Amino acid sequence: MTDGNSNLPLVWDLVDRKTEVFAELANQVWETPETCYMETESAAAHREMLEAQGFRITDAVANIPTAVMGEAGSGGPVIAFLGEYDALAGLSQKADTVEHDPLVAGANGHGCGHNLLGSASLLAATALKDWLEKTGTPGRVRYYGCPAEEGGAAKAFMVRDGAFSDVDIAISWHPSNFAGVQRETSLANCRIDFTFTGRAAHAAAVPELGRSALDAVELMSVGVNYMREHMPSECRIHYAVLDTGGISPNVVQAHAKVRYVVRAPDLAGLFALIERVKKVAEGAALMTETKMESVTLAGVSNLVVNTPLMDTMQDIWESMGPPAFDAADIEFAEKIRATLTPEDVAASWAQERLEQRDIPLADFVLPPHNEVRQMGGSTDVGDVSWVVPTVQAYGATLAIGTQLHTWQVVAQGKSALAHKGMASVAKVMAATGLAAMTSEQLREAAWADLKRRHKGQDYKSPIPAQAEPPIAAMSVR
Ligand SMILES: Nc1ccc(C(=O)N[C@@H](CCC(=O)O)C(=O)O)cc1
Repeated sequence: MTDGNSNLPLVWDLVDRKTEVFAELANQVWETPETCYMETESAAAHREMLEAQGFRITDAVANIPTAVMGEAGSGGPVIAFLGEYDALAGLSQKADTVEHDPLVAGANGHGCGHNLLGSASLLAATALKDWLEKTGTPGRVRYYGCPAEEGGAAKAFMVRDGAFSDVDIAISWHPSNFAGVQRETSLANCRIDFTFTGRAAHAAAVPELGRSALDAVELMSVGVNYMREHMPSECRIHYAVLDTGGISPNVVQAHAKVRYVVRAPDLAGLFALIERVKKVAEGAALMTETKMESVTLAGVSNLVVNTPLMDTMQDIWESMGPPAFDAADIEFAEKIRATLTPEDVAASWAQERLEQRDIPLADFVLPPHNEVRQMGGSTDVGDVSWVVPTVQAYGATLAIGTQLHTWQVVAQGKSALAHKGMASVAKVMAATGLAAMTSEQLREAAWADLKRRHKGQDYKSPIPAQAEPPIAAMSVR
């Protein structure tokens, strides 16, 4: 299956040679945590690295200022590595610490490990590029620096713009507790802003003249919360109030805005659920005599997994083994584990249907399984996976039990254990890319698998045709 087998030590050595510089890149991005479409410095750091490594640059992919693409090589198949570098709001935390201690109170932090994600993908792309050059093999390697994975759906906009239209195979990964192949599908979702407009009035003198937009937001969430009982259990709905209408209780709130994320296992289920949420919003407007406007900002599709690519990546992981953590890594991971609850730790093992063991760091590669499981989250890699056969690894960069979007992820983001996990997953991705580059049979099998999983359905973007990347909307604080 892995035709490039004899080449594996060579491409792994090419990763080893550059691991240090890419660990520095990951640290640099950790130090400038930027959220959704605001990743100016992080994208610039990736662009600089692409240039330094000799890639040809395309700036502002799909007209997104913080999306950057680098290509190297000529002719042959196109193998794409997908990277991310966006952070999360409110998760600032000092590095290598074992208690909650923000670096800057209230500031952003890399709570999903995307500082490592982008860097390892770019390292894998660089190693495969170096291998092409060394061996004089025709083929093109691309690195897509993709912003705004956390809710901005940048890859869905990039897909809509045709950025992946000539790609043969796409490869990515995500930081995790374990080392292995991602075999789960993810939830499709849409982000929708509901704006209510009422009428201001003196809340004591003439309350009967006021119509409260804030009431509408509250009634909408009451309605949605009742609806939860009557929706498929895999679906998710959550919301954040962006505008409460002001700080004066004695002024009837004339404007209010709430952002909803609606999720479902597939697009058909998603759109059906969205219609119901919109009816609840209309009902809230009717009850409060306010006006309601809804705008869909972004959306992502469910992931389509790919059996031939997952099998290839599994073989590579098994021939390589888990990252070689040392005593110091284990000691730090033990201290992180002491900050977690027993439920945190149990959840990580249960997610992988594994019997819990008393180890702080993964010392094995996740075994393969054939059922398609549902993961709780979403990712815009989903949209790429509908149009290009896509495979993703899990890299062991976190103490077992660490849950994403927590300070513990940020605390481990610059650690030696994270850098070891990142280097090992870069090797797996580079080797998977090499296998795809050198085996037409694998590429054909991967495309056949994608067509089979489509079941005759063509890809339909979850983003409304007229929507632009929600750069301004996402900078709302
Ligand atoms: N392998 C993973 C990929 C994505 C995520 C994740 O947390 N994604 C965000 C993305 C949100 C979005 O795409 O709208 C989420 O689900 O809230 C978690 C693990």
